[in-house]
Amino acid sequence: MTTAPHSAHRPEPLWQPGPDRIAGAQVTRFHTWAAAHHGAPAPTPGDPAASYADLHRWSVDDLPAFWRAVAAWFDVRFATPYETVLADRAMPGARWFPGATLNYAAHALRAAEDPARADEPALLYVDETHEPTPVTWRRLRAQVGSLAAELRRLGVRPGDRVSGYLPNVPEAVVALLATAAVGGVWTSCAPDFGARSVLDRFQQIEPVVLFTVDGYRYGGKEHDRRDTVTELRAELPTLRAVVHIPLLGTLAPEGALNWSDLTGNDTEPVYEQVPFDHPLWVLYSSGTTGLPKAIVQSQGGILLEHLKQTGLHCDLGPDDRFFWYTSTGWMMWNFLVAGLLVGSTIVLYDGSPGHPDIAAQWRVAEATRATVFGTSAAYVMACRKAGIHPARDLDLSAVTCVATTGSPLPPDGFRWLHDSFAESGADLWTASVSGGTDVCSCFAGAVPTLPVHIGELQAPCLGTDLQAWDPQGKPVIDEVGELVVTNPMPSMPTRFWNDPDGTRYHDSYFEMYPGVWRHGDWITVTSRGSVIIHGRSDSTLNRQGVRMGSADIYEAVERLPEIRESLVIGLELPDGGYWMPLFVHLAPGSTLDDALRDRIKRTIREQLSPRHVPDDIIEAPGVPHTLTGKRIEVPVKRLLQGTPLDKAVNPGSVDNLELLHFYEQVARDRAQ
Ligand SMILES: CC(=O)CC(=O)O
Repeated sequence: MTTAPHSAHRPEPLWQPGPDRIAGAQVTRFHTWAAAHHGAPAPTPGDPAASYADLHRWSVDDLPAFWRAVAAWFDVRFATPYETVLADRAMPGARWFPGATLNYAAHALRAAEDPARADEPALLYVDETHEPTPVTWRRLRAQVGSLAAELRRLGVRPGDRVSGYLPNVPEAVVALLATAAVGGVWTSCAPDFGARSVLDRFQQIEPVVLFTVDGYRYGGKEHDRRDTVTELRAELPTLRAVVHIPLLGTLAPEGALNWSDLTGNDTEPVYEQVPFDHPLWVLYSSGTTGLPKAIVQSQGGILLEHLKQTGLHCDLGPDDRFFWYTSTGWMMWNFLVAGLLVGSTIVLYDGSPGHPDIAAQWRVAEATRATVFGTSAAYVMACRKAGIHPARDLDLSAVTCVATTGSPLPPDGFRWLHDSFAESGADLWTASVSGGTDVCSCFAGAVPTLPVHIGELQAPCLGTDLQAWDPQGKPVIDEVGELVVTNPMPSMPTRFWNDPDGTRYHDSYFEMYPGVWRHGDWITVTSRGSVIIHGRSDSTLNRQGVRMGSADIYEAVERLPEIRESLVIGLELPDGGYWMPLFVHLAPGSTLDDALRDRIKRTIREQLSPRHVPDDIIEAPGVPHTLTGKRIEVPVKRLLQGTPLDKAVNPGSVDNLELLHFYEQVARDRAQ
């Protein structure tokens, strides 16, 4: 195991919340209240770090008390009460809130019941051409009510699957909430997914309704998807209805219903009261081989977990505008919708992150007066590389927090965000967060009362017993270990859809440490209580027995202006040797000559260690990603090991399949 590059001493934080922010944070008020009413330890006056550590300890030691307190604090409306909080804490198989019935959509639309808020925006919709368009709480509720009634009329019953092939537009939010209102099971793919990728997902769950656009606009161009929709309709025989949303202004194809006909009635929503563990949606995590995992999460589990995340961790409330750059094909879209649960306005941006230029996302934040802006770490690093000054050149005075995910935010990203806001006098909270589709949430990340240290997530989230374990299952501190969660979270999958005996679910998380969730990331939990993510452990680099995360190498190498992106692979060779090539995708105009090779090696040697220096540096035409933008390491490793392409990777899970032929060729050349 490598030791984390951070020791137990107390380094200067990059950022420290001021006393007003700490006092005003919802988690502070929750803590005081939970101590008075639910047995939480009293906060330590003047010591937010000790207070949070105590609250966190209590939240994982007494899960029933913590989750009971969360349900009460956020006034969860149980139509029938629960018998107990946690009837069985086995993983997998935990049983949460048996006896309870509720409805997720009813909670998402609560703010609409407040006459003072009904005409405020629930959604702010932005695309590449238009100014923000508001959808008020009143209108959102009416559309959901109308569509839910139409879904029932179409025969949609609790448990039926309803699918969306939709960009990040208000219609997608309406369709999700209407589906949840009738107890249906929502699922979505973004329209940049090709037919095969969508079918790999939707065919598994056999939807009865498909909401679809005719196309979308991205990067200044119109992308017509009508042929793909025709293919989807032909290949999804379980569909009873197709609903056409004319984003490009075309007429509904034969046999499809018009969106406007289904959403025009001002109907009071009727919420099906479903059991706590009733499925809310199916998300997909691209399996590296085979079909994507179809992950089922429950209405009650997501409701509680997302109330906790948005309210206590992101500190969102009715005065906030919550923007996360995402598509409907990534769980961060579902997370964004959770802003509605705490009465925040959510910002939906349907467009390219880089059109007409790299500042596009910042301009959306400016135009919508976003208070919390979430994006990918990769976008932050691209902005840094481009040398832009968003806080200086735009009015981002409403933004109090920039959050990142997708991959670990490198230290330079923390500094750049902080400094570029500080130069315009702003006090920015930079929150790097990490979790996954598998729980549709974060294991560690934002805590509004704690300092931010460069390169670190502030702390494990409440109710999440996050630990780093060594291969023997012993917790380690200040050392790299496997990310494990030793107790159940309500948003963990209730099952995988296509997995009748639960084998695939079990094997995905519980094989290495029986009964304990092993996520597949390398992390360090520091003795100061913060968390460092080092990258995926299933693509671990292991040099002479020393394990290293690939993220550390990317961070160092991609600081060099000549490197656009990189991919490092560790390969166990049949002769017992080890080969660690680094593939580099060069910036335009750069050449991989000996001087650059030397600089890459020197950078890695000096910033990481001599052990991290790759055996070979190879120029590549690009780095392949999953459809949600994560570098594909394991399939490339398989290709380099000689596995044929069709067995090494599920083609529907890759953004640019062509690139894999390059890596296949490298494998062939080496075999000669
Ligand atoms: C919260 C996350 O972990 C999101 C992601 O990276 O997929």
